[in-house]
Amino acid sequence: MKLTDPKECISAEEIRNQIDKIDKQIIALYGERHKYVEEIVRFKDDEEGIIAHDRKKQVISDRRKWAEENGLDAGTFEKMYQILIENNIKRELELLKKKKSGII
Ligand SMILES: O=C(O)C(=O)C[C@]1(C(=O)O)C=C[C@@H](O)C=C1
Repeated sequence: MKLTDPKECISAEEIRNQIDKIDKQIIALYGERHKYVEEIVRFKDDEEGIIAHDRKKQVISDRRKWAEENGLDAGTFEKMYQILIENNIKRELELLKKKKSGII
């Protein structure tokens, strides 16, 4: 991805173009991440396994740490990952239901 250095940008429009490029790429990566989330259901058998409480805690605490290491607000990333993981749990539970009823 070719980006102009933030300090080299000469207008708000140029800055916004860089932000759009970055977000497009981030979202494409979340699309990739989601494919793995959908496949993990092949290795899970029940609701407890889907929720994976300890893993969920670890994911959130690692992302908090990574956010801080990058000069970002840990609480913001914790909230984002809480929402993401809650949605993933819902999706995984739907897929588990389908798996159990033989649909997939
Ligand atoms: O690691 C798992 O078991 C997953 O299902 C992935 C994931 C995640 O999105 O990172 C989703 C749900 C779990 O609560 C924990 C983590």
